[in-house]
Amino acid sequence: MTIQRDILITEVALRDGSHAIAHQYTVDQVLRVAKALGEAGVPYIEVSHGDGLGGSSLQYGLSLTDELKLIEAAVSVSGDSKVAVLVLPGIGTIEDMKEAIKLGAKMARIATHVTEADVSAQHISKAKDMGLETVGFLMMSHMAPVDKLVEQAKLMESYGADTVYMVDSAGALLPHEVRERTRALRDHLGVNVGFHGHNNLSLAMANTLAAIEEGAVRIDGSIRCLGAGAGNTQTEVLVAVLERMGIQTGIDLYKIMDTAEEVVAPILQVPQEITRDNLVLGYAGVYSSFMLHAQRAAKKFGIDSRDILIELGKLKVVGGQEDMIIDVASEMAKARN
Ligand SMILES: C[C@H](O)CC(=O)C(=O)O
Ligand SMILES: [Mn+2]
Repeated sequence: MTIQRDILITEVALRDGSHAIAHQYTVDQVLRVAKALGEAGVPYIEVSHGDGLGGSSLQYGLSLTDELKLIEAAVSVSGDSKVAVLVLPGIGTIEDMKEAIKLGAKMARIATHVTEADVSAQHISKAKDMGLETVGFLMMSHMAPVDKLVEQAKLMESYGADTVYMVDSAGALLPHEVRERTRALRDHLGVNVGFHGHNNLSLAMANTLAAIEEGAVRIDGSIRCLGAGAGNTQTEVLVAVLERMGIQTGIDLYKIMDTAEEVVAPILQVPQEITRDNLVLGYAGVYSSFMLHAQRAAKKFGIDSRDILIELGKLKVVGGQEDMIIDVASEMAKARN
């Protein structure tokens, strides 16, 4: 029987959620989550270090478990769901993708800063050549005007991406901005448009619905909001909302709710809420995965983590510049003394 899916959801808790738990996933946790997501009928499950393949490092945070073991575990239990991996050129290599393919990964999402799509050319075309479904993932999309976003998305399309995502990494976009951007992408691209939000300003659901209304057909969610910062659009809530709207995701509502409550909630180190730090991420337009780094720096230098985040926002620091967080905190501490 073919399952009707008007919107294809990619569940990102086993990748984006890695940021929220300091990359401490165990094989056992991944087995339980991926099995339950597969049984609920989630079409795509992303598994990698939070910063994508090869991300485990002092700079980005060391993983407790080798991500290849996590990918293998997820593939072994996820049934008809496809396992996806995230790859940031410069961190994840073509060799890393080959290893993931050997283990059964079926989709690669190639992520760059919103103005740097050109660095994704090789990864996107190789991923396609190797038979992967391929997504271009334009991070920190709030930092580029609409025409720049479209230009960069078209580059990813020209390299062979099947879908291009607008990624609101900071959870900073407002619904009318998501609407305008999605419409422009829809008007100028021949491939699918996707949206990945973060809930730092409590707008992930509103933004997701705006994106869908303007034609996005690929949406990311994190179950129980297990993603960086305040998490992403909450998958089980999204399934319920879309069902109310008559939009089919092919995901079983009761099963996804049970997975959230019984399998994912026990993994959370702290509740995934809009804390004051998460709120500041969205307000200042800072990469959500900087949260734990900023909190550690705040503790080390005895300053308010919000001040560090606001300064990072002013400096327009982007993914890959995690070492700047310590520099900023240390400069602030010096200036104070
Ligand atoms: C590497 C980032 O965590 C990717 C992502 O999920 C985002 O930019 O948001
Ligand atoms: Mn994210």
